[in-house]
Amino acid sequence: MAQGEKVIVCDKLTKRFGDFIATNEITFEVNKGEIFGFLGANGAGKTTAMRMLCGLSTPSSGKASIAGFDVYTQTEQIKRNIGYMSQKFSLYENLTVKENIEFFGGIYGLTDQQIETKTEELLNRLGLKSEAKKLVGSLPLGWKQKLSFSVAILHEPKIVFLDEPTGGVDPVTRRQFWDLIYEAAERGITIFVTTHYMDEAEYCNRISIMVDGRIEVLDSPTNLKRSFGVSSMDEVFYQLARSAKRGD
Ligand SMILES: Nc1ncnc2c1ncn2[C@@H]1O[C@H](COP(=O)(O)OP(=O)(O)OP(=O)(O)O)[C@@H](O)[C@H]1O
Repeated sequence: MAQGEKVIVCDKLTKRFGDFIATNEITFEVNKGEIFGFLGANGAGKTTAMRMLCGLSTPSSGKASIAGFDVYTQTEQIKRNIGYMSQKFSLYENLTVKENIEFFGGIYGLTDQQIETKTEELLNRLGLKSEAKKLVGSLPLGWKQKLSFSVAILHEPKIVFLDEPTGGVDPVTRRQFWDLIYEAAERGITIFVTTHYMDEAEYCNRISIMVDGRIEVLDSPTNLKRSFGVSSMDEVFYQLARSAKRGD
């Protein structure tokens, strides 16, 4: 693939629910292999936007293409080219680690041979070889999150969407999760991540911050801190969120 290729292109993408505009003319592009943070206070419109980008919800107006596919007419192709991990992650607690990997490999249409190779690779990379036969339900939360992310990219999608992937774990565990994200991005997988944690925001190449349905700012964490004249992303976020009308 060409360097500088845009894998997400979004132009005035909008979603209305009746008179209410949940996502209001959002416009941005994300490059191949980029780690893009999608931030905003509660109710800002992130989930609504992400559902449109994943081909799960039809926009009211505007344009978007994901991995070159149109969000109105090519949703099946979009789903085949993305990975998705939600806050609740989709692993089966009553299956073992190995069985979960095999299950998702099957869902994604990998051959038995590919599944075997991937399972071996993944167990080694995660250091979970001795836990392969343990039930996922018995693993600590941080491990479940890492496994869930690894499973979401098992089929080497062009883009992986992560919806608050590290809820409920400490900063050190989050940092370990991010090592996996960096590895995936280096392999050319584009990462689109929502988070409420500002340490995570700092790890992104660029972030956008939504306020009341609109993207208010979009830049690298360093540039945002500089332009707001503050030393942490917390302060940038706070200054923007203060003006929000929606949310808690
Ligand atoms: N199906 C729907 N019908 C009507 N309103 C909706 C619907 N889905 C979302 N909304 C509203 O759209 C706004 C944006 O919601 P959304 O879930 O996208 O926000 P968010 O940024 O993801 O928030 P959070 O961080 O709390 O998940 C909210 O005010 C929500 O109540």
